[in-house]
Amino acid sequence: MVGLLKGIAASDGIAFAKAYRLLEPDLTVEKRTESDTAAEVKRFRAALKKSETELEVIKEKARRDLGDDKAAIFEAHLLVLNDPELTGPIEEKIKSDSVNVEFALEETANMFIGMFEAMENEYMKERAADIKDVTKRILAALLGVELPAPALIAEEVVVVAEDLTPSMTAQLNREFVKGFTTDIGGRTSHSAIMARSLEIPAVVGTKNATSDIQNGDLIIIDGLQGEVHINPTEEVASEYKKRSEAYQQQRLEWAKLVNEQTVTADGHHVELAANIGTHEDLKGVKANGGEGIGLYRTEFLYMGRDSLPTEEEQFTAYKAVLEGMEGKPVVVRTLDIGGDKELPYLNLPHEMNPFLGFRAIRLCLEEQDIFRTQLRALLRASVHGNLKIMFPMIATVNEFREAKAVLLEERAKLESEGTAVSENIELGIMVEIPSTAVIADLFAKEVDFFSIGTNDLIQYTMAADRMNERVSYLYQPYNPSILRLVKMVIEAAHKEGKWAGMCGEMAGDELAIPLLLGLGLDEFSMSATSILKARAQLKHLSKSDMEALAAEAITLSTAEEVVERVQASTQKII
Ligand SMILES: C=C(OP(=O)(O)O)C(=O)O
Ligand SMILES: [Mg+2]
Repeated sequence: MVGLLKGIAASDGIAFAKAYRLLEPDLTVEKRTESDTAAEVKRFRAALKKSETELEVIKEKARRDLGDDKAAIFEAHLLVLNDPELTGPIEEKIKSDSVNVEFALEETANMFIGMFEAMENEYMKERAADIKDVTKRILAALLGVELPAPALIAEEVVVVAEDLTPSMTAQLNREFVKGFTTDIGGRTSHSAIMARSLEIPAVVGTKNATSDIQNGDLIIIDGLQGEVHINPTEEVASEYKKRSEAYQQQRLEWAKLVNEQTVTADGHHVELAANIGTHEDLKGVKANGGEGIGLYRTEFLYMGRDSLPTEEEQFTAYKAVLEGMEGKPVVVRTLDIGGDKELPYLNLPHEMNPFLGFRAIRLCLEEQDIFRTQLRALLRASVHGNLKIMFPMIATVNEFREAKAVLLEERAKLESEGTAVSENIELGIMVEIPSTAVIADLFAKEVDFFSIGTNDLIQYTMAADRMNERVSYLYQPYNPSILRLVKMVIEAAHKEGKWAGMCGEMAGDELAIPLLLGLGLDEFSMSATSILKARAQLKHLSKSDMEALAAEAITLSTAEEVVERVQASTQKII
């Protein structure tokens, strides 16, 4: 079909390629009585063989493209697949109960998964996750359906999915994946954030991408306007060729600012930092002239694997970032798992409201082994650069005090062991829960800095799930309520001589930047790919004019009025 889908512009740029549907197939199993059990056992063995061949291919590809540690997952899957302790009981069940192989497989696997998950042993919990994955693969082979294998994509495509989990996004090969579009999700869902750091144009929340787009359709992703064209006409395609060239031209202009400081028209300096997920993102930070790292989301170190990273692995990653930034500030956020960032191997119980649940600092204060390992790795790495540590999802002053006490204990232990730790590590918090913004004046007496996490602050203030496109109209960074909270936080910091940054996506938003400058924000941390555009914009803004604009904006009644006011007094960037 020829068509146009409208969604949320999630990552700048324009992409042209064939569609690749990345969908989880239906693996529902029915119970059947089978008299020819020998035939069922034969089907089972054939499915095992097919799965083994697939896993070997994926493992090799992962080893080549992603490294040995990522390939280790598939090695573990192969071990499970060939484990007679699993396959034996399945064949037994087929014969003794005269049932179909799919049913015997699912029942037996569920029994083992339940047993391993109940054990208080990390290793066994990981095995449960492996069995789940392997069972899916064998079932797909039995039911004759394909499992998506994003790591195996080897031609230029636009990925079409219902949603992309952050771990699936991490597997996308940038060489071939030219863009993506999803049915659900918002601009601040983590797959959208990762698309920006991978510089892959993306449109999310189109509602109908998977129903309207077939494999092989020619797709244009317009990540600037939030449009997806399906099998476009010649005219539309040639119009987009022009727009894409103009956009590339614009980027070349911005690139000239790569080594410049960020100074406003009236001579005020602000810091433009980058948000990163792994040390591999540093290339992008350098190429885009980042003045520091304002948010290192360490949870990605814990993803795409089936066990926790060791202290040594973490130390190596943190050291690489600190050294790579050559003394520029690096704000590392401690583990913020939960919400849409899941870690299957922790086997946390399913929650009704994961964004309001057991996540981030709440989990770290409870599962202190995980937290202490990370803090030790950070403290050891601190001597290799300019480290600042930040705790996520702080809701109360006591949580901050408790987390700080754990950090100080680990510091004391390391020092008594003779390990060097930097004397100048600033300690700050994310302000992403309204309770914390409201008493920012009290927090400011105890922390060294704030970084405002508007992705969550907006969802919690407006009670609008950041992932849900049906309530995305409530996701309003320019709402005066949000602007007032931001103002309170910045003023509270300044009153105590502390600095305030922002690492939510709002910090890189063209319409928000004038207001944030006017509200006095010191550091703007954003996807690296937004930095040069923001620098170009800030060069033309005067801080004193923006102060007047912000003072007026917080008195307006609606987000729409604020947007109108900003548009009337500033120039559009693209
Ligand atoms: C930066 C933030 O954290 P994350 O997007 O990782 O939740 C935020 O909430 O604004
Ligand atoms: Mg957050």
